[in-house]
Amino acid sequence: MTSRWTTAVLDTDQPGGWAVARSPEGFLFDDNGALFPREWLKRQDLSILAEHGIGHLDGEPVYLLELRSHSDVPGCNWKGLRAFMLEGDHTVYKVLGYAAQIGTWAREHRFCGNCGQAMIQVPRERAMYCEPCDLRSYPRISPSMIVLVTRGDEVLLARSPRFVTGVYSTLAGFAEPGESAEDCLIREVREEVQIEVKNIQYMGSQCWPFPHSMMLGFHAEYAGGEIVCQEDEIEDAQWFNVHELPPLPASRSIARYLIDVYVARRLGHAEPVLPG
Ligand SMILES: NC(=O)C1=CN([C@@H]2O[C@H](COP(=O)(O)OP(=O)(O)OC[C@H]3O[C@@H](n4cnc5c(N)ncnc54)[C@H](O)[C@@H]3O)[C@@H](O)[C@H]2O)C=CC1
Ligand SMILES: [Mg+2]
Ligand SMILES: [Zn+2]
Repeated sequence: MTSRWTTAVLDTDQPGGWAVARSPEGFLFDDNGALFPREWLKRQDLSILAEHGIGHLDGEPVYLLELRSHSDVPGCNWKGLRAFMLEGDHTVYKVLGYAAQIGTWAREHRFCGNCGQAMIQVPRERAMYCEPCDLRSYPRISPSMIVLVTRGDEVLLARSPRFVTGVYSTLAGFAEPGESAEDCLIREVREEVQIEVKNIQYMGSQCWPFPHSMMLGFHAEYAGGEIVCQEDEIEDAQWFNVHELPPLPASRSIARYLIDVYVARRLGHAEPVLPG
């Protein structure tokens, strides 16, 4: 099956195509969704910071208008990326997730981190460039480990104070310089719940554009310790039986996938597929 959406670096001097508009309030949308005819969108009263050609959707070029601030466009509203993930068409969410990462990165790399001068967008390459330093900055991706710790029919799930009331999820955390994926996973589980793990098994990965994580998902077995929650980060953590699970994270997240796969295996059900 060919993908409906492919990323590309497009020349912004070419006319036509679709465009999405992103402001600090989220993406612009109307009854037809978040993709607008580009020429129409550029005629609206928008405060454009930068334009990026980001790829092809069903063969049509797609551009991002990154805005300084939101403005009123008749018949339209603004909505955050998370809402598109939860409600929208998965392909459109992927377009917007990519647009958000490119917009954030380009906005935060307008000046050289080495000499402080203005950087320029490199034609035909996804990079910002400082000529005096001959320095290129590429989009940033932050590797994060996410793990379901298991003990037979039980799984270890935790709550962060930021979660929706009642929801429990898998443990996660960012890799630090010097760490392997496994080192990071072991450290994060120790820091967050003081549990030791063994038999770490890689399960799959997911781009998580909030704002630029690359989630690497694992299962790991309990090897020892009693749950002690990390102050401020973990509000509660418990062993839950696969027959009595609490409210879980959104179905498109890799957190949910890691839980659903394990439960399916224990119960002998068909395994779910990780959304791309
Ligand atoms: N797709 C999914 O199913 C899930 C994704 N996640 C994501 O995993 C990531 C890590 O999860 P949490 O530990 O809960 O996140 P977090 O936001 O609580 O991060 C913990 C701490 O790490 C530090 N930090 C923030 N950004 C960093 C970076 N780029 N590199 C290194 N350190 C950084 C900060 O001190 C922050 O307080 C987050 O992006 C979160 O959104 C978390 C759970 C489920
Ligand atoms: Mg964490
Ligand atoms: Zn420089």
